[in-house]
Amino acid sequence: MSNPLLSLNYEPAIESLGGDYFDEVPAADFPQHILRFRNYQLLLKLGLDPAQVTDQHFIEAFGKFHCVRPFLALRYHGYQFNEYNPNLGDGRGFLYGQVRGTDGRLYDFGTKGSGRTPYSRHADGRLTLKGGIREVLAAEALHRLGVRTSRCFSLVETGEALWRGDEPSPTRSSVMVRFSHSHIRFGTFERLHYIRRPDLTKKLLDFVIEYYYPELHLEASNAGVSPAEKYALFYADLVKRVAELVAQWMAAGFCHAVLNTDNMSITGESFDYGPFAFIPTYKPEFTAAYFDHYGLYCYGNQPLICRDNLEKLQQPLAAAIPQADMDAGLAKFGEYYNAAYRQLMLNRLGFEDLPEAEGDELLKVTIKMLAESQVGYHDFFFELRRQFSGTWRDDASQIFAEAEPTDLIAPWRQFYYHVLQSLSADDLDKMADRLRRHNPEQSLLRPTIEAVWEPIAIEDNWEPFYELVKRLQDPEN
Ligand SMILES: Nc1ncnc2c1ncn2[C@@H]1O[C@H](COP(=O)(O)OP(=O)(O)OP(=O)(O)O)[C@@H](O)[C@H]1O
Ligand SMILES: [Mg+2]
Repeated sequence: MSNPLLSLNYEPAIESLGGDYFDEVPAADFPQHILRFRNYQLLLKLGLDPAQVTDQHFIEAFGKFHCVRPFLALRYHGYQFNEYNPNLGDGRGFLYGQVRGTDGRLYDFGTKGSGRTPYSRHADGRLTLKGGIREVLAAEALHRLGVRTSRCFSLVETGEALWRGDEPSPTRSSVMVRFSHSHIRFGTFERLHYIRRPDLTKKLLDFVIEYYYPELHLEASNAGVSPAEKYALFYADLVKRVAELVAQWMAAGFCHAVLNTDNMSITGESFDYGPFAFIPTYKPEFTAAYFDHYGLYCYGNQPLICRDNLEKLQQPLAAAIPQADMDAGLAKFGEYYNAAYRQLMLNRLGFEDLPEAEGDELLKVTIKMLAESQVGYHDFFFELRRQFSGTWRDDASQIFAEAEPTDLIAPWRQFYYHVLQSLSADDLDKMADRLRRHNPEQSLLRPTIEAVWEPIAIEDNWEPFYELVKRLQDPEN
């Protein structure tokens, strides 16, 4: 039986741009190939029947790297902790191929841990098994929380011993395949500016708009929009997408940890989950990466940092877009961010919408209560879902009746009660459903990840990991 993963319709999209944007590279030969994770939901998204795709098919395509197209290590630079780094690029990965989902969108299979490339510098081109597991889990948790994110398609353990400063070593190795709506980064454009190639910038912009901003592409080709206008509209749309993405992280309580411009996608999708963490409690200064000594990429800084990264991107895009247009585009960041964050937080609190002043006040008292009480961020929203009852509208003392009647919860309780007064019985029913959709039961705090890693590390027991993935993926969870 032929391998359905190799028989997909691979489109040479980036390949067709020519060799200025990538280097063709080989995949590493691994001593072992054990399939540890395959993403059932993504097979469906590709129109594949999971029953027809065997583990051996996965290993052939995404462990042994039987290929359909050449493997492309993409070239990029980036600002890392505000320092410009021209020595980047896919140093442990490549673009395996590009395929359409059943939604008509173009997706990349991008590898991580597949061997050395011209951009590996002194490093080994590998991914630790624990690193692979963490990225699988982060993406599935974020997806369930409604964050626009890349996801992992497969994870294969590869039987090598790796040495890492941040894991007890030797540690086990893996290779991951990521399913992403483009691996083109802000840093991809930064490199083109650095090598002074405005022609390549425009060519790549046309490509990005055609494949990842199809509505804009269509509008521009039909309505005779000038190229400069088209590029300006693209930047304005990107600002909106990034503002919405960071609002999604903030509402989810997610700290990405390494918001360098090489980790920012030009499609506004979230990816690269290294030292990330979900916040245990609401604390803006919470910092996830041990090497982020000054808390630059702390939880509360994320909106500012993303805005700043969009501003940094103006330098390369100035090859195609008038500065005034980019300024006008970026000026809307705050408005987009606030609107998206407000909407997502109201959803987590059970509401579709509220009158402006009331909604703003509810958000304010909620954040104040979360910050001052230091109650678990995840726990608060899950308990709201679990304990919510229509009787809350009739009797304020029923609201979180089990909670200690502390000074901290009392003002929140009073205001929540006040908001419930304007709702009908039907509204209250809908609230219960909304709370379920927006506040999953399963969280992904660090101890949860450690609790599934430990049995793997100690006795190669993968059951707790599979159970956790199942719960994270369950829309009813
Ligand atoms: N073990 C390694 N071997 C070779 N290159 C590496 C290794 N680890 C990181 N790099 C390179 O260092 C840079 C920054 O790494 P970072 O961790 O942000 O990216 P990554 O996680 O490898 O890839 P991605 O951004 O696609 O998730 C990238 O150019 C990456 O390829
Ligand atoms: Mg990266």
